[in-house]
Amino acid sequence: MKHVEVVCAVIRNDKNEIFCCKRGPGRALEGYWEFPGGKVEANETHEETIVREIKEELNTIIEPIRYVGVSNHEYTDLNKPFSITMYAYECKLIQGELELTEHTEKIWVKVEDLKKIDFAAADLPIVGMIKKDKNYKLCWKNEYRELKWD
Ligand SMILES: Nc1nc2c([nH]c(=O)n2[C@H]2C[C@H](O)[C@@H](COP(=O)(O)OP(=O)(O)OP(=O)(O)O)O2)c(=O)[nH]1
Repeated sequence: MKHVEVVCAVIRNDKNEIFCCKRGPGRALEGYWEFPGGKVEANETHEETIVREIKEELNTIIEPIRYVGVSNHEYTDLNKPFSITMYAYECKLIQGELELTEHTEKIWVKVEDLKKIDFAAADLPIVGMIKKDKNYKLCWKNEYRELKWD
């Protein structure tokens, strides 16, 4: 089964709401909600991946500030099954308005309401970690690489 390594951004506003967006047509898991992000490319650090993906997808500059956790999932019931390892980092907005260029919808969701959203299955453990605020580890700049394989 094909395996992908993905990094996603947990972006929080000052009302303790989390930014979520809906996957667009023609893509894997079309119509499901997700945390923005994408696949790690060769020789890229997680920090580089998340900064690049958020610039590409949302025309916005972010800075990863802490590691949230990792989720492993096998999408066995899709047309093209695959397995995923997805690392989530909480990120701070630096510049930009989170403009959609690939997704069809965006929404800010209160942490306590995240469970009501129809997330891609791999996201559910990350939702649980955000809700419990557990598994968070301080991850300032030079600690990223050491935490990469947690
Ligand atoms: N970005 C993101 N992808 C997720 C999440 N949950 C989840 O299962 N995925 C899956 C969907 C995709 O199969 C894969 C991410 O690939 P992608 O299509 O968003 O990333 P990409 O831009 O690097 O890919 P590509 O289409 O350019 O090849 O991970 C999530 O919360 N965020």
